[in-house]
Amino acid sequence: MTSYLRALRLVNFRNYPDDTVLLGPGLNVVVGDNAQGKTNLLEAISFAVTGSSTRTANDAEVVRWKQDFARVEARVSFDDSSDERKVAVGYAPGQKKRLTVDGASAASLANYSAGGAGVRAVTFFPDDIRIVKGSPSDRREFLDGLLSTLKPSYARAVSEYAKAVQQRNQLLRRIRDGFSSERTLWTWDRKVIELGEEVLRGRQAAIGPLEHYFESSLRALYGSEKAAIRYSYSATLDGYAETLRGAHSSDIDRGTTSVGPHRDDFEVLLGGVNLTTFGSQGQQRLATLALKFAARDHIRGETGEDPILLFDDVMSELDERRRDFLSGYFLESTQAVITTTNLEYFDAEVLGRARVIRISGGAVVDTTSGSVSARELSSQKKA
Ligand SMILES: Nc1ncnc2c1ncn2[C@@H]1O[C@H](COP(=O)(O)OP(=O)(O)OP(=O)(O)O)[C@@H](O)[C@H]1O
Repeated sequence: MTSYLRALRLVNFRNYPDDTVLLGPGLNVVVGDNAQGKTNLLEAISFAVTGSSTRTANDAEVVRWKQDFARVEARVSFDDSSDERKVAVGYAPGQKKRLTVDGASAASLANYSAGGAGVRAVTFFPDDIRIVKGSPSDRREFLDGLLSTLKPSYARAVSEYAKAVQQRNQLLRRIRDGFSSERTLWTWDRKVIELGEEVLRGRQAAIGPLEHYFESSLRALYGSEKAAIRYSYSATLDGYAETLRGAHSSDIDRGTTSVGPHRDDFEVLLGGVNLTTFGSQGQQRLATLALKFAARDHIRGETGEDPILLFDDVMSELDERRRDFLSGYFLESTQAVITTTNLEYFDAEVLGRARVIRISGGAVVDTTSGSVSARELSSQKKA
């Protein structure tokens, strides 16, 4: 089954008062000058599909200034049927977010974002380079986000685990300061181990396939040098309980839990070199893209369904060869929505097969598909 978004309505979402955009299968190019709302449009698509913003943990930020609610509605089309699914996400500050599928409330946010909306998404925003360049928590967030989109129970385990570790840390500090006895730690150890093992099992199962997909994606994007990702455990699944218990006294001294999946990381390597420390900006960007493509392949491998791709300003820092490669990649995908300030990053032939969505004055002004866009490009080039 393949699904994609056919239409999106944005009401009071960021700069959009009430706009509708029609999308097609394959490549959709959103073009407009700076600060017109291209990124906001991608964020709205992701909000409609996952129920959350990719840019902020504070939902109130997506509400149009001076308004009291935001709402996005999307129509999801399925290749193998003429049926459509209507999904909607509404948010008013101070109230519970409303997620509906064909008018019925979704069971939970975790269920909705793990395919409940009928479609999954892989996003790329320029800031995602931090997955390669940034701290271990950025890399863990990437892994956990991917695995959560596959399995709502994984999303719950990650969030419960984080809470359990926090509570264990509070207890460690109470023990250190003489307010509790070390015996009380066993209860929290049990909880932390049970949840931590679930997280570790999920990551352990995913890392092999991800590495395989990452290697072939980076080879296609970059060249023949051997690429790899290498997960580093603070404790392996087998030795987890023992290592956590073995760290009791040092954990009490420091007042923090030193062992478990919240301390793990993975290295991103190219030709044996760690790209976090030694990669050029270009290599880090390409490796980030390769991780996103690997995420797409992994979702496809696990679910048999192709996620849609929402890629923000992906062409601007790439050379022509890589832009051509990406154009082909997006054209062949079930659905890709790509933003740009410059249509010339795409060949006329590519634009001839794409849908072009023009944003101007902070609104969607025009959606054209096929040869019209190619004509548009040639007049733009002549001008
Ligand atoms: N909650 C909000 N209400 C109203 N406007 C907002 C809100 N949040 C952001 N904006 C505005 O939306 C505008 C468009 O932002 P967006 O990031 O989508 O631009 P863009 O087209 O992607 O630009 P660029 O090409 O520079 O990246 C910005 O000027 C911003 O101030």
